[in-house]
This record gives sequence, structure tokens and C-alpha cells, in this order.
Amino acid sequence: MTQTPHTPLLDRVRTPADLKALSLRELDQLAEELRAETISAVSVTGGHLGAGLGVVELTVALHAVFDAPRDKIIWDVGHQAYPHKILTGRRDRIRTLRQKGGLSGFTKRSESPYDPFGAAHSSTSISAALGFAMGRELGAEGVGDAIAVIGDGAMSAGMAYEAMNNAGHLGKRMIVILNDNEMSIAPPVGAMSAYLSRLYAGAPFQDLKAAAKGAVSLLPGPFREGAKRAKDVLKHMAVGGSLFEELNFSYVGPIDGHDMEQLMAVLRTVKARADGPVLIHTITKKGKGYAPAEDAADKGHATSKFDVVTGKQSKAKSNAPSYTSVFSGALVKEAEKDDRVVAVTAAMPDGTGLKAFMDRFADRCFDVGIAEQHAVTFSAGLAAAGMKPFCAIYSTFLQRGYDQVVHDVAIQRLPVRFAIDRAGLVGADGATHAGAFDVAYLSNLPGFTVMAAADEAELVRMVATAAAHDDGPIAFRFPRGEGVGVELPEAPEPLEIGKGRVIREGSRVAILSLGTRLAEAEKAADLLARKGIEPTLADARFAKPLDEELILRLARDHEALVTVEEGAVGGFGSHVAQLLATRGVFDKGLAFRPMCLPDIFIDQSSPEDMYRVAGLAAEDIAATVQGALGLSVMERRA
Ligand SMILES: Cc1ncc(C[n+]2csc(CCOP(=O)(O)OP(=O)(O)O)c2C)c(N)n1
Ligand SMILES: CC(=O)[C@@H](O)[C@H](O)COP(=O)(O)O
Ligand SMILES: [Mg+2]
Repeated sequence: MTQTPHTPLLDRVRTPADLKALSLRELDQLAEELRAETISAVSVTGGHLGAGLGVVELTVALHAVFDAPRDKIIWDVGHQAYPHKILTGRRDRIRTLRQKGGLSGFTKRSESPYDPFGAAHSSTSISAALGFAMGRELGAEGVGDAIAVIGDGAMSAGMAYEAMNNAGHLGKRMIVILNDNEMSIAPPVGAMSAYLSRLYAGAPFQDLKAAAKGAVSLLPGPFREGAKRAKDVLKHMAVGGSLFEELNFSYVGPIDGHDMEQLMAVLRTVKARADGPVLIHTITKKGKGYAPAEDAADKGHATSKFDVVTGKQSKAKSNAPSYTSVFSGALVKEAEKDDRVVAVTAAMPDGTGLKAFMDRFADRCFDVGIAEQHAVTFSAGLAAAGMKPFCAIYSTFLQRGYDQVVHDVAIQRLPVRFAIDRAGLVGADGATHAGAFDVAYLSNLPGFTVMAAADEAELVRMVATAAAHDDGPIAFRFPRGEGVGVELPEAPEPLEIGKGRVIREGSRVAILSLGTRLAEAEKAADLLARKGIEPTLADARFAKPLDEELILRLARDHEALVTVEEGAVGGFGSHVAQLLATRGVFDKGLAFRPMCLPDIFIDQSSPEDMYRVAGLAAEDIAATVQGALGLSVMERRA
């Protein structure tokens, strides 16, 4: 059941400027209405719920105190920005979140001037805010305060510290709000997380209202104060935070991020007084104010559509196990056989399927926090020590660890096994989360082996292949969502490296698929068969090393060769083209058509629709085959 909440105050808000005239009591009421509207919207669309609910009061207070869009409020990740979207002119479209043609589930510059910086990958906000702050210092037009709102989970990434290091050095006014809800997607890990907890445990909420109010009343205006005085004022509001202070930030907090009075007082004071970098440490509750989210293990991090009253989520009926769960089970089996098998995740034990491994082999599984660069080099170290690390990272997040992949893994030929989930187009998370580039960015690395599973049985074989492979780095990729329902091999044999397989023999044209587009290629072959064209169909399995023998044989025996993959240009098809060109195959008149993701970022929709947009559906493959055979459009329709 969905509920349309009663929102008399929110109904009056057109832009954040409307918040300026509201009393404290009204701001509190607005927060409650905003929370109800957020819950109602996400119940219809599904999406990231818990993080937004935790920052409702903070969102209201920030917009009441600061002047967006001149002041730049930069939400780290952006998954908590739904309440911000509602307050910044997007309420009428909030029930289109994450749908085709609708609002993005993250912040996006093209969507609104109130989103000064796009996000979806974490820990970028402080760097971006510092960029705005320095732009302002250098006279950039229309740039006021720069405010980064970053979560405790995101604070585990090196990039956040690189930014703070730089900000502390530059010493210019900017504000970082550390939104500490003691949660990442999973419970947070690491020494930094423990440090933040100590700050809070050692000194539960300060009553900073009085301090803040007193400080403000001392001064008729912000500009009359010298730098020293401003620092002193902020210092009185701090009870710890020496790490941040050592980095030249004024530390304010910890404060109750659900206490509007306190938030308003502190933000107003900081706005009036800050003359350098300031970090405000707010303590909040992920999922705040909605029992089903608060009570959930993930605090409502991400949900499908749900009934607002019961919190019951509507789950689509599944016909087959997910690729992730198949990987998870296969890895546990490998670990049972070999105690050198270890696993590494960067803050995504559930998403990557490593939770089962963690439960079973706690001391052999490492959640390193949001720290993909470290995860890769840590895995390289484990491999150098003789272990068999499976570094399980989504394709899109592995991008962040690319130099580590090249420098620490590939050049040293270390046998790190990369389990690359979310390969290809992922749906509602959109372009930021698409696994579009991994085949391209791995297949160009000397000594790398790159595999793509065509179905879940193949995935099991690839896990076994990776476990057995000690000769340099190896990666296997697989998509989000469920498999095709094939039977899984009980005792999987490792694949022969660099060998593909022929699925069906035909004539005139060959379709060579890499990855799970194989199912669409099979449908295309069926469509074509009805038109009298019987393609040969093969599964390449390996993007690197290429099965040269198979490819050259297919080229030799057919008039046309079509490659299909769910990755960007520069990947499998490009390498096949390189092979065919260098072997002079094109000179003999082969019609070659590489089908890959187009050179655009594809916005969110269902994965099926995104693949249609990409031109990688069965019909597109069939049409490409016909075109390669030189059939006219009329002939193709016949
Ligand atoms: C580079 C990167 N790695 C992983 C993720 C996946 N991810 C999204 S939100 C999140 C947890 C963030 O925790 P926190 O910053 O504390 O925000 P909260 O959800 O608690 O508000 C993770 C791991 C990501 N978006 N970006
Ligand atoms: C915000 C973020 O990056 C993650 O929460 C992501 O949305 C998870 O994606 P999956 O649902 O595919 O695990
Ligand atoms: Mg958190």
C-alpha cells in the first residue's frame, strides 16, 4: 500500500529560499513531512532509502542556513540526496527516481543547478568542494560556500584524506560535514571507523546550542572578527577531533544530526565565523524515523518497492539463482579445497556475495572498507605472499584501482584473481554504475587473462579456472541479476586458457559472443534461422588471450563475422579486429561487424531496455548479421 502523506508545509516550499522564513518549530515539522514524502516516493520506485532518511534534518538545516545554488552543497555518493531533490524543485518528479527518463538516483549536474557536482562513486565530495572553494578564492562567478557532506563509510577511502590534506594546506574556508551513522552498506570497518566512534563515545552530544548562540551574539557581523577569534569560537564547540585538527581543520562536534535546534545553531555559527576548513561531525541514524528501515540489517540502504505500512518489499519472482550467489557458492567450494584461497571486498560483502565466505572463513576474508585501490594492492601483497586472493569488486568500482591493477598486479605478474561483478549495464543505478570498461581496461595489459561468463555454469568453471591459475593475473566478469537457469557443474574442471567453444555450427556467417549476450545471440540465430540463415554461434569465453585458432577458423569459413559483447569499444571486438587486420584476413574480403556498447553513457532504465538503447538486443544482432551479409532492408524484412 502506498500512502500520500499530509504535507502542508512542504507543499508551500518551491525553492530552498522558502525555508528562510520558517521558525524552528516549522523546520522541525518540515523535516517530518520531508521524511514522509521520501518514504512514500521510495515505496513507489525502490531505491536508496536509509541514507536519505538519516539526513532529513541536516538537509533542511543546510538549505535553511545556506544559499544554494550559490552555496554548493555536495553530497558524497549522492544516494542520500532524495530529500535534497524534493526541496530543490524536483518534488513533482520524485516518483520517477531511477526510472527510465526520470530523476537519477544520485546527484547529477545536468538535472539541476542545485546539484553542483555529480556523484555515485564515493569519497569525491571533499575534493570537489575544495575545487569550488579555490575557484571562489580565484574569483569564479556565482560560487559561495562549498560544503561537502560525506558519510563515515566514505571516509575510509584514501581520496577523502588526499582532499583533506590539500584543504588543510590551502587553509581556505570550506565546510565538511561528516555524517556519521556508524554504517556503510554493511557495518563499517576499520581503525578510522573506530576512531570516529571513540569521538562520539568519549563525549556524547555537546550542548553546542548555547556555545553557538553565545558566539553569534558576540559579534555584529562575521567580517569584524579576526582569524584567531573565529578559530577560538569554533574550538569552543569542539571536544576532540585531534586528527582533523592536525590536518588544520577546525573540528566541531560531535553533534546530534537530528536535533534541528542544534544543527541550525552550529551551521549558522560556522557560516558566520569560518575562516578556514571546518569539519562538523554529526551523529545520525541511518533509516531514521521509519521502523522497517531502522530495524533492517542494512538500515534500509537500498530497497525494492515496498508497502509503507508494513515495510514489506515486493520482490520479483526469480527463475534462477543470481550470478552473485553462484559465484559465492563456487568460491566457498574452492576455499574448502585450498586454504590459500582468501577473499577481499571493498565494503560490499553482501553485494559481491562474499558474506557466505566471510561467515565460513572469517580469518580468510577481508572487508577493507571503501578502498578499492588498497583492496587491489593488498590482494597483490597477498598473492606475493603465496596466497590465492580473490579480489571481488564491481566492474565500475574497480576503475578506481586501475593504476594498482597495472602497477602492482600486472607488471609484477601476480596471480590476483579479480571477480568482477556488475559487468555490463546494471539498470536503475544508471551510467555511473555500468560495468562498461573492464574488458577494455584489462585486456590491454600484458600477461592478463580476461574471461567473461556466458551463463552461471560457465561462471562456476571460471572460478575453478581462476583458482587453478597461478601464471599471472586473471579476471572473470559476470552481470548483475539472475542467471539463465542452467545446471551447475558439481566438480568443475578448469577451462583451457584461451579456448572458446562452438555452440552451434552453421554457414555463411559466424556470431562470436563474449559474456552473457550469448543468450541474445542465440535468440538472434533463431530469428535468422526462420529467414533461412543458419549462423555459426560461438562463445569466446576469453577476451584475453584470444582463441586465435577459433577466430581465424570462423573468419576463414564464413563470409561474415559478428562479435557481440556487453562492454565498451576497445574491448573484445577491438582485439579481434586487431588480430584479423594483422593476419591480413580483411584483405580476403571478410565482412566484420563488432557489436559493443555505443560511445555514450546510457541513463538508467531496466537492463533490457538499456541493452535495446545500446543496440545489443537479439533483433539488433539479427539485423547486423543481415547487414554484414549484404542483405538490403527489404530482404531483411522478408
Ligand atoms: C568507490 C565506491 N565504492 C563503493 C561504493 C558502494 N557504496 C555506495 S554507498 C556505500 C556506503 C557508504 O557509506 P556512508 O558513506 O557511511 O554513507 P551512508 O550510506 O551510511 O549514509 C557504498 C559502499 C561506491 N558508491 N563507491
Ligand atoms: C550507492 C551504491 O553505490 C550502491 O548502493 C549500489 O547502488 C549498489 O548496487 P547493487 O544494488 O547492484 O549492489
Ligand atoms: Mg554511514
